Amino acid sequence: MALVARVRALLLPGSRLRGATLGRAANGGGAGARRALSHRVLVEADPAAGVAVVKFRNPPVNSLSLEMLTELGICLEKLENDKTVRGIVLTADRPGIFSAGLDLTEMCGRNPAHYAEFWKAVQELWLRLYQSNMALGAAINGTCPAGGCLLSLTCDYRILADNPKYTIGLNETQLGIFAPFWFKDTMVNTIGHRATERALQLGLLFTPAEALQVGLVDQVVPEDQVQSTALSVMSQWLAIPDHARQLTKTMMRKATVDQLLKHREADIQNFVSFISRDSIQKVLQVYLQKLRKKNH
Ligand SMILES: CCCCCCCCC/C=C/C(=O)SCCNC(=O)CCNC(=O)[C@H](O)C(C)(C)COP(=O)(O)OP(=O)(O)OC[C@H]1O[C@@H](n2cnc3c(N)ncnc32)[C@H](O)[C@@H]1OP(=O)(O)O
Repeated sequence: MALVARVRALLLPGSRLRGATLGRAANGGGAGARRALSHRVLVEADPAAGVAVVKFRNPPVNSLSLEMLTELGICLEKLENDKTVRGIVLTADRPGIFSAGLDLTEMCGRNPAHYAEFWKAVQELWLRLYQSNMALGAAINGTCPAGGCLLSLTCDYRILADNPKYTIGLNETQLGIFAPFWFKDTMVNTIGHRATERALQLGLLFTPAEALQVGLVDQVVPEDQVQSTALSVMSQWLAIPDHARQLTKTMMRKATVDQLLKHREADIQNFVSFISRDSIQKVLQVYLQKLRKKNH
């Protein structure tokens, strides 16, 4: 079975995301909150508030594997088609790591067809998030490098937990790779050209105080208030009539989206040829081994 079909089948039957009913939330969520489970993504929807909290739970580090990208994309698609949901907050199910970014094992020791499939999935998730009609917020309750940072940058606002261990940024150059143009554009649209150039060339991971100063996040709050703050900020975004907010969002983001749409195939080919280079494979393997050595 194709991956998308397999993941669709995995989404829990009976959830609101698929059909009619969902059980009451065991915890969190307001009155009437409903909870749906899939393997790697947990959704807590509160129809009264018009908000769904989408929680990553892909242990150990919420990396964006092909499965995770696909599952997240399907969850978001279902939420977009759910008339009771107008806003989504992205967060990690367990605090500590928002997302370790793209899954490095998807980019190491595989074949070109796999690299192409993986990169297409990364593009698709970005396109879905960056063009979403929903109001999107990120409740960043953990460390947030590279692809994790990109996820948060697709949102309309970011709330970061005040913990110096929770750094955020596009650190690709530190790995010996680089952020493609649409990662760069997403950051430029958030913090401006000069700050992005510095952040990308140096592969900076910002502490919460630094991230706030440069505008990478909108608010830094105590760790136990990240989700509640993200939800209360969401109510401000949802107080604006949807059509007016959506038209404005499209106006602001269209040029950036169009760039990727125009160069989508070339971007996949560039990724495949770059990541397949022996020198890049070596660099990634050394980086992965270093991460693994810590634990063995
Ligand atoms: C178009 C033009 C061309 C474009 C050119 C190409 C563009 C590519 C763009 C790339 C974007 C990316 O997101 S690249 C990904 C960048 N990500 C990172 O640099 C983060 C790396 N990870 C970390 O720093 C840390 O793991 C961190 C997240 C802080 C958590 O630290 P902890 O101490 O809690 O956990 P660790 O012990 O380190 O990790 C637990 C296990 O998870 C694994 N792990 C950690 N991060 C992982 C990851 N991203 N992918 C896979 N596996 C990972 C470790 O190897 C461990 O494996 P075991 O020991 O076996 O259990």
